[in-house]
Amino acid sequence: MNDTTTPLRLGTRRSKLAMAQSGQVAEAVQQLTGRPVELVEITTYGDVSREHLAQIGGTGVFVSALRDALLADEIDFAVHSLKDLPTQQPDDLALAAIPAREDPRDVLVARDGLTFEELAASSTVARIGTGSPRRMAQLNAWARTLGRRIETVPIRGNIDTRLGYVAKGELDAVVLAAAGLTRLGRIGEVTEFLETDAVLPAPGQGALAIECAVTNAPLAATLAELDDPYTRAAVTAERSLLAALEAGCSAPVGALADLLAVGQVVTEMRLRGVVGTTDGSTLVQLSTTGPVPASSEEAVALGQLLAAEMLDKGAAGLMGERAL
Ligand SMILES: NCc1[nH]cc(CCC(=O)O)c1CC(=O)O
Repeated sequence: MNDTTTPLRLGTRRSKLAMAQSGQVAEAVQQLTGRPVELVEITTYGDVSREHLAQIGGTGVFVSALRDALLADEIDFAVHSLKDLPTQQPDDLALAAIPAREDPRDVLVARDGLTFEELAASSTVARIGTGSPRRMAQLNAWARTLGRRIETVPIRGNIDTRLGYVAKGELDAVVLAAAGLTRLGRIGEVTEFLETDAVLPAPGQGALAIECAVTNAPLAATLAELDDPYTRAAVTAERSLLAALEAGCSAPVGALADLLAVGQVVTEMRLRGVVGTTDGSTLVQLSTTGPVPASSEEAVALGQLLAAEMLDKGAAGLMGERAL
């Protein structure tokens, strides 16, 4: 497998977003190794199920088929949206690389170029499409601070489908991840980038994970060259918070770690987290800062520290509900 002509097999879901993400990573791996990279399409349960994600258990439905293919040696590596990965990493699979993350924010795509505050102020109750309890909780809380009410409408489907609800006039707006729109070349349709003071993204949002079997040490070492240590530290802290809150990917938990700098010099990492009820009536939102983690253990510790403070403030009681 160390020759330069045998293609590396990159397993990917068939969705446009997955194909775009995999295509970009394939390009980078090809540059890095000089070896051709071949895309192998894998269908996952999350792609075929019509049920709402929260009903089929949320965590990891998109990734298990890719992981099965890795372990069966049908593919050499796989690319996931990091936010779709369960927080518990299987022993037999390596997160070989976490490349530099895209814009982690959520965005609004609304009719008539409107912003969230403009929509919330409209004379009829704005209908905003999102099935994510995290987005519902924070959008409803934001509307409450304006003394307004919005209606969140559960939707799923791929990004094209979601944007279609606005284009066809069935919803006033949808909320999506900026990263997905950027990767699909549709970031120009955004009508507002939601500031993280108002809406914290999902842990790991905007980052990709490149995974291979731990037994394939040479490939893992090669892929590691695509790793961005700051992104890895940030998403490790965010996912550690999620894990310590014992919440899954369909739980109303937002988290974002970022670097604080004085001039050009990075001084600390800040981790912010939020948990809330989907109606937005109660949010627990806290922040902590510490030295930039120098190891995975330190990043995990930062997440655990914030989780403990959030649990102390009653976070556990807000995570019981499951979204629709
Ligand atoms: N839950 C589906 C999903 N998984 C990753 C992304 C976007 C890309 C990313 O966050 O890395 C999306 C779509 C969305 O939330 O708008």
